[in-house]
Amino acid sequence: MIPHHRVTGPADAPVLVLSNSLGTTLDMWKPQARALARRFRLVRYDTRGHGGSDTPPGPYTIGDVGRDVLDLLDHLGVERTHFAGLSLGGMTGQWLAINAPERIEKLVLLCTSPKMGPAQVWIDRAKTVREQGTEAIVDGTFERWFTADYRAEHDLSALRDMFVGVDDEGYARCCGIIETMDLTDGLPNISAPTLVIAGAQDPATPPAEHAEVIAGAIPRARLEVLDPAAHLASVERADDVTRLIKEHLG
Ligand SMILES: O=C(O)CC1=CCC(=O)O1
Repeated sequence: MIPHHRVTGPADAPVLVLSNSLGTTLDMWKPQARALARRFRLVRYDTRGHGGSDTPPGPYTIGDVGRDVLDLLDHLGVERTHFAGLSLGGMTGQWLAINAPERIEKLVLLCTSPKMGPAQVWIDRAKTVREQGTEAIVDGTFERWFTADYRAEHDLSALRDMFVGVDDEGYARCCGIIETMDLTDGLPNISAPTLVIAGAQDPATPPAEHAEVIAGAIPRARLEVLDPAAHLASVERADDVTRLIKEHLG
């Protein structure tokens, strides 16, 4: 499936694909987009079930969303790309680097995990969203996405609209990806130079349990922990994330 996407930046620049997190769209990369499109052919896309992409019948696996990226690269005529993804986007990045290493140049994995259990959390969350919509979980989600100080000082209404605007069934089917996913054994096979970025106060993927495991298992990985930052570090620490991505990709 070719996901809905937006391409900006010079046609002859190196390609960088950005992959969104659960409950967001390609617009989550707005804080980075302008600066990165000065140096890269920037490809932002909506993971299936989100934004302008279709919500095909489920269940989905991490391989399904990974193969959507390969379809997109084929569609755009891109043989090899840099890839940065946050949370579910970073899971997609891990799958790609393990299963299609010839397509991935350098990797940036933000606030993500190779295995984000327990499975029951995802089963329960999908059920809640199917029955009551994303509106029912937006407050709890924002407590994981942003530190209390950041929430107190910033207007998050546009991000809230983005979250509640995501297709309920699309969100629920993507919870199913995380429920069954375990990429741990593949991490030592990732050959792409990898930057792992974490938020020190991220309650969804605490660095000690996730980012440190990823950075420890991927041979050419480096870890940066942003403090303060929670799960959506690309928003809370927008300029630092842009800078780190640019430095890593060269
Ligand atoms: O919303 C959360 O719980 C955090 C999260 C998990 C996967 C993802 O993309 O975001």
